[in-house]
Amino acid sequence: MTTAPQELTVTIGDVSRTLPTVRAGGMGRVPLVEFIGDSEFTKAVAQEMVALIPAGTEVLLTVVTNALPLTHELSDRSGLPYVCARKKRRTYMQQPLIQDVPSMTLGVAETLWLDGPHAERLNGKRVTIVQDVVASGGTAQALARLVERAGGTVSGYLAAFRQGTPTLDVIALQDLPRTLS
Ligand SMILES: O=P(O)(O)OC[C@H]1O[C@H](OP(=O)(O)OP(=O)(O)O)[C@H](O)[C@@H]1O
Ligand SMILES: Nc1ncnc2[nH]cnc12
Repeated sequence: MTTAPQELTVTIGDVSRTLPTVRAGGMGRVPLVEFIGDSEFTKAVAQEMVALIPAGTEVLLTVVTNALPLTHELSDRSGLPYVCARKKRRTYMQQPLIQDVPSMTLGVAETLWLDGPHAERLNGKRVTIVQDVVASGGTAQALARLVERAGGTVSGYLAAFRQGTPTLDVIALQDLPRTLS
């Protein structure tokens, strides 16, 4: 009898991390990617991802929380500006675009909020969607809809990790198993 692995170590550049595992719904144990609080790992991943940004990209688009520090580092290294959608309405938002995310692998149904002035920065631009992990692809699809509604076009989907087999054509540094057991 073989025993399913309970943890997973990933190496990006010269930085390795053993990913903690979490139980998500009825899916068994899922390797959890965390950039929040880990600048060394975030920078190593961003350094490798710069070369994968689709040619012609003019703006990066991401969403809080975990993908934000990664996209910041990617912007810093590529020189491309970035825009970030929120998961909560803020009182200072002006005519935000509001987009539901139907379902997410580790979370519950959510709504994305893109402030009006930030949406304007996507208008007429070729936009690459940047995420930490793409699993079901639900978040990526919601972000793509925001790009279209803002008057931009999607150049591609770029993620540090692709988990399982999302239906979208995602450029990723590494693949993660859907579950560990
Ligand atoms: O492809 P999907 O199934 O949509 O899953 C991917 C999303 O899940 C994670 O968000 P999470 O719920 O962990 O939120 P957080 O980044 O705010 O912690 C991750 O940051 C992606 O945005
Ligand atoms: N493995 C993972 N780590 C972090 N967020 C995720 N969302 C979906 N899968 C995830």
